[in-house]
Order: sequence, then C-alpha cells, then structure tokens
Amino acid sequence: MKKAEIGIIGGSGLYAMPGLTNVREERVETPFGEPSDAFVLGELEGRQVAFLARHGRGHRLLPSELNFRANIFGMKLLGVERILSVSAVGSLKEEHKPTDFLMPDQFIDRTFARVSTFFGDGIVAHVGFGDPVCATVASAFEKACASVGVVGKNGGTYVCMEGPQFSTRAESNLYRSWGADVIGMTNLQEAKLAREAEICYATMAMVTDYDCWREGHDDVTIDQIVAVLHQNADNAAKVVRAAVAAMPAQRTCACVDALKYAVLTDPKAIPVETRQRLALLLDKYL
Ligand SMILES: CSC[C@H]1O[C@H](OP(=O)(O)O)[C@H](O)[C@@H]1O
Ligand SMILES: Nc1ncnc2[nH]cnc12
Repeated sequence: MKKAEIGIIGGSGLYAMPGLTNVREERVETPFGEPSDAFVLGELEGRQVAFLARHGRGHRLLPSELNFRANIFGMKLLGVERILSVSAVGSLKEEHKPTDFLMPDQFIDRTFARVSTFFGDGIVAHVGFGDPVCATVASAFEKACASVGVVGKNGGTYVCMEGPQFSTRAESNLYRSWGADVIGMTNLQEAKLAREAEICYATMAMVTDYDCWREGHDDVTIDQIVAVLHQNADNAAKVVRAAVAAMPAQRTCACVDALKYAVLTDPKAIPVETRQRLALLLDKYL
C-alpha cells in the first residue's frame, strides 16, 4: 500500500519536519539492511510525506556509514515518487554566501568507500546520469525559496567527498579550479540510487561555510557550521513546506522510466534471488 508520495531527507541540522500532522513512525525493513532511522510519516500541505533523518536522529552516522541503499529503497517501499533532500554544504565560490541556498544540477564524485547501485549479483544495469537531478523538484525548491524570501539559486556543481575530515586547502583549490560551486559528503549516492529506483530527486543545499580556500578567513570548523545551521534549518523547513505544496500531482519527467532500457542482462540469466530482491524496481519491465 502506498504510504507516502513525497519523501524528505533531512541532513545536518534538519532532524525533524515541523508542521507534519497525523504523525506516525515506521521502521522499514529493506533487502539492503536498515535505513538511518525510522521514517516519520504524516501529512504536509495535504500531501502524504515520509521524513527521514539522513544521519539518524541525534546525528549518529558518519557520511561513510550511511546505508544509502536502504534509505532510498525504504522510500520506494513506502511508495515515494519524489525525494526532496536537504543538505549542508561548504561554498567553493565567493558568490555563494553562508545562509544562501542552491539546488545543484551536477555532481563530481570524490568518494571511494561507498556502494552506489542496487545492481550487481548477476544483474547489470546502466541508467543515464547526464542530468542527475529532477528539474521539476529543483524548480519547486527554487520557487519555494522565492516565496519564503531566501536566496535559492537553481544550478551548480556539488563535489561529493568521502569525509569525515574536511578538505585540505590543495583539494579545496583544485575543486575551485574545476569550477565547482559547493562541497558536501552525502548527495551523490542518493541521486544515483534514486535514479535507479525511478524516484525524482533534487537537493536544496544550504551553505554553511567557505570551506578552507578563502585567504584571510578562518578555515571551516564545526562550531561555525552549527551556528549557521540553526539559522538555515528554520528557513529550510519553510521552503520544504512550500515546495511540497507546489509539487505537481503527476510526474512527466524522464525519471519515471529511467530503468526502461538500462538492464543489459538477459532476463533468463538473472539469478532468482537477485530478481526477487529487485522485484520492486524490475517487475514493470521483466
Ligand atoms: C555538518 S558538517 C558536515 C556534514 O554536513 C553535511 O551533511 P548533510 O549532507 O547530511 O547535510 C555534509 O555532507 C557532512 O555530512
Ligand atoms: N566545507 C564543507 N565540506 C564538506 N562538507 C560540508 N558540509 C558543510 N560544510 C562542508
């Protein structure tokens, strides 16, 4: 049974979704293990939503410890079609100031210790990822930022690093030389897995700091980030709420059938166990 149509993943600083009504919690079991926490289900602006604290409530999980597959598959099991992700990021450009929001439309992968696919174990699939986020969700975030009165730029490149340590200055300057806009530790795997699960996904990245590249300024520290996060979290909750309200009812984007031509494996060659594990993703095609 469909329990939610819109998923919200709250990152650093957003561990609950204010304004939810008819709230209940659900622990979801997935073939990929345990999600970061129980999903908090409820109603927001007349829509059924599922909220998940990315690092768990209490912020217990490192970026490298996140079970991204379980988080996204859990959303799929609940019936979620669109995910609104909220994340803290460092700025790699002067023009992106702490407290600004930005919806990245590209990623650069600097992670090395993560599982980023539902496939394998006898089934090969390659989904398109040239446009890694859903333009409809990003645009809903952009309009919602304008309606709430916060800076919300649509577009930009997000470097996804492994962490948990912040970057060296040489790395930070390298990413700047590549023209990247912001840096974080969590979004790329979510975007990849959401695409494989045919769930629309976009992130609202909340700038908390200038990382460590800015001459004459202090390098990023966690206390500096936390202070900005508190300011950002209130605005983030308002924007998410407005974005949920503005989300079109029907999906007309390419995310809907991203898997249609992606599976290369001869269906007869797919091991039964793998086929069963991925039934939720594959049944409509096999
Ligand atoms: C709070 S500093 C670093 C931490 O914040 C970001 O987390 P999230 O994307 O979940 O908001 C960043 O990716 C790091 O995990
Ligand atoms: N400077 C930074 N680097 C990586 N992740 C971050 N999240 C918030 N600020 C960050």
